[in-house]
Parts: sequence; structure tokens; C-alpha cells
Amino acid sequence: MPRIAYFGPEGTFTEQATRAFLGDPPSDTRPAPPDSALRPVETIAAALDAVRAGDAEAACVPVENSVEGSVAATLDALVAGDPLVAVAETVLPIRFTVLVRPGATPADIRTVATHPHAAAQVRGWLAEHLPSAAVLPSSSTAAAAVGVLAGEFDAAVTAPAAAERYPLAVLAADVADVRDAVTRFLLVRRPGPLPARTGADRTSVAAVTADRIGALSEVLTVLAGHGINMTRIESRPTRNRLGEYRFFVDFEGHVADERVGDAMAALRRRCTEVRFLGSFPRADQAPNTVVPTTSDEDFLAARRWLTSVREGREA
Ligand SMILES: O=C(O)C(=O)Cc1ccccc1
Repeated sequence: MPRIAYFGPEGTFTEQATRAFLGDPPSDTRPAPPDSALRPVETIAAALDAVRAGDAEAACVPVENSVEGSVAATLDALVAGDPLVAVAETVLPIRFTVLVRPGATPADIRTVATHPHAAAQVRGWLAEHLPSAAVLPSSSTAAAAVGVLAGEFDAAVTAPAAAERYPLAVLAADVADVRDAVTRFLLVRRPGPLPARTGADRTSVAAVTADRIGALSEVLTVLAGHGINMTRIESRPTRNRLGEYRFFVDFEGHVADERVGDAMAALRRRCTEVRFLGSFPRADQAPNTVVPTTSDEDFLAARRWLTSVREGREA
């Protein structure tokens, strides 16, 4: 079994996602067995660096939440070192469990800790049920549970898996301001053979546009012109200078698709930097849209025609 580093400690949503990648059944009802192939690390950047250093074969990190948006720490860490590529994604429903020390009642709760993405998804619940508790940030939901055990906080908003992992009491389960919230997670490796295309794929790139009028609109036009459906665009500062941004763009298709390959080459010509972040099967298996004139056969026929024009066989 491959060694996978994940954003831990044990009991995070990311651990649940890692187990989903490995095909384990959900562990809501029973503790998942400890697994020496899984390595919890403290931060998202550390999980990715473990792969870069060869200490892990893959890393599992959260990338996007349907309520809070992109996980900035993941986007920044993906481009902050040697190249890494995503080879798979999984989407988890997000429902929270509120953990306290055994015997504690709501009146005892003066501080509640959790990951900022979780805090944003339970603000309403906390305002209603624990209105006088201060909400404190922790590095992950499970780190908050560890903090409750250590007496640093009175309650933690966690993943269901944390209730199995830590000797804490459940104050409330199935907590969520937005009922159908989901988070998308990536399994990331060092560059190597790509996952085979399935016809229901997603490709992810990070591009820095040139400093000129219309540069971003050209990126969008290239995708639209190739009949490629964009599924996400997010900007993060490059950290080089004020006003310079890197665009994280996800779109339908696989780099092995002719239209996607052609579009990526066009982006490469137009942008000052393009980093390929992976082509992998979509978690929802929704087939990629292929509009007329953008199928592989359309591109190959056009290329054959061009070759014969160049060779003087056709005009
Ligand atoms: O802290 C965790 O458990 C994580 O895996 C990050 C996270 C936080 C909130 C929702 C989804 C993922």
C-alpha cells in the first residue's frame, strides 16, 4: 500500500478523504483501523513537502469547499515548491460534530476551536447554541479536538471521525448551517505517468498572466474557443509584487484530449508562467461536454489537412 501523507492529525475530514481514496467504507459508525500507510502531518504544506522530499508517495489535501470556497493554503503550497500533480479527487459531504470533555454542559463552554473553514460553516449553529462562546482558530478540526483534550479549549467543531478517535463526548452531531455542503480533496503525487483519460476528467492549471490589457480575458477566450467548460477560477497573489496574481483554473477534459492539449499550448504562449496541476477523473463522473468542432477527430482531421497543405498535396 502506498504511503500517503494527509493533513492531520488523526480524525480530520482529510483523513476521511484519504480513506475514501483507498476504498475504505465511511467510518461514521465504527473507528477506522490505524493504518501505518497513512501519515498524518500538521499542515497542508508539510503534506505536500513530504511528497516532494520522497517521504510519502502521495498526499491528500482539501482544495475547495462549496460554502467557503478554495483552500488558500493548498493553492499556495501547490505552487510553492517543486512541481506536483493531482491524480485523483474525491468529494465528501461535510457535517460537523461538536466535541467536549466528558461531563461538560453547554454552560461550561467558553471557547470553541476549529479550522477556519469549519467555523465559517457553523457560525449560525454556534450563535444559536453557544452564543457566549469565543470561536478560536485551530490548524485543523482534529487539532481542535486535541486542544480540548489538553484543556486549551472547551469545545471543538470536528469531523465525525474525530469522535471515534479521541476520548471526548459528543455535544452535538450532524451540525451544519448549509445542509448539503461538500469539500473536494485532491490526491497529489510527484510528476509521472498521468491517470488515463476517462471522458469525465478535470484538468487543473496555475497561470500567471502577462501585465497587459485583456490578458485574463485571453485565457478565458482560449478555453471558450476550444469548447472547454471552466469549472473554477481563483486568484492568489504571486507574492512577488503587489497586483501580480496567479490564476488557478480548473476545466473539463484531460490534457490527452486534443482540444485541451491545444488550449494548454495556447495558454503557454500567452501567459508568463503556466504550471500543470493535473488531469484526473472527476469525482462525480459527469461526462465532459464536447461541442461540435472540438472533438479529437475534428482536431486530427484539421491537422491532417494542414500537413497536406504544407506538403503541397492539398490547397
Ligand atoms: O480540519 C479538517 O478536518 C480538514 O480536513 C480541513 C477541513 C475543514 C473543514 C471542512 C473540510 C475540511
